[in-house]
Formats: sequence, structure tokens, C-alpha cells
Amino acid sequence: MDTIKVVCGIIYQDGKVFICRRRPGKHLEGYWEFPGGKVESNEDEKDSLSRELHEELEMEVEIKDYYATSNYSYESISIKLIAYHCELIQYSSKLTDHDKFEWVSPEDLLDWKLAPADIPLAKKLLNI
Ligand SMILES: Nc1nc2c([nH]c(=O)n2[C@H]2C[C@H](O)[C@@H](COP(=O)(O)OP(=O)(O)OP(=O)(O)O)O2)c(=O)[nH]1
Repeated sequence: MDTIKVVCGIIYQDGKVFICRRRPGKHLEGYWEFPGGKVESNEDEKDSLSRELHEELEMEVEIKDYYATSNYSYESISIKLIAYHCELIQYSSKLTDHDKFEWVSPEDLLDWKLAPADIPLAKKLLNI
């Protein structure tokens, strides 16, 4: 099975974390995720994350430390989901690939229907 490399941001503002819902028509529609996207070949992970956040959300962040990687096999594809901590610089509610966003307390993350690959990342934030 092919493995794709995906980078995502755990984006904080005032102690809350940003999640967004994949819009209808997308793979995993209706699931909530940490925003990001596929890393192109030879692309630096942080450059890729900045690019995806601009393209999908017109969001600007400061990318901080590497956080963790979650490897997950869906039916037709395996993904290596690489997460970085980020701090929000600027966002004005623009959505393209998603139909909703929320700022949530880390302890409430598991109440949301997260994409399966994201659940280990959310659990790690809670030390469980
Ligand atoms: N961006 C992001 N993608 C995730 C997360 N969790 C997870 O399983 N994924 C999956 C969904 C997608 O199959 C893939 C990310 O690709 P992408 O977000 O660039 O998707 P894309 O725009 O190319 O859309 P598509 O081709 O899948 O329709 O990884 C996550 O937290 N963030």
C-alpha cells in the first residue's frame, strides 16, 4: 500500500487548539482534523505546512517544535501524519477544503469526531 506523508499543525491560541471539518466531497468528509496537507517530494515539512495553511485557510502561524508522528492505515492508503506545534499569528475565518472550524480545549478534543490518524495525537496532548 502506498504511504503518503502529511504534515499538520497543532495550532494554539489562548490555550485552545484549532480543528476543522473536512467538507463534503473530500476523502474523510465530516471528520475533524488538524489542518495541513501532503508534503510534496523534496519539500521541507515546515515549508509544506506553511504553504498548506495559506492555501486552505489563508492562515498565518509561527511554526514551533516538532510534536509527534502518527502512522495510520486507512482502507486504501497509509498515512504518516507529522505534527508540529504552532502559534496563531493571523486568521480571518476563511475556509476552502473545510466547512467548519472550532477552537477547542485540549481536554475536549476527543469529544469531536476526529480523523482516526489524529486520535493518537490528541491523546498524546492529554497524556493518555
Ligand atoms: N491535512 C490533514 N490530513 C489528514 C489528517 N488526518 C488524516 O487522516 N488526514 C488525511 C486526509 C487526506 O487523505 C490526507 C491529507 O491530504 P490533504 O489534506 O492534502 O488532502 P487533499 O487536499 O489532497 O485532498 P484529497 O486528495 O484527500 O481529497 O491525510 C489531518 O489531521 N490533517
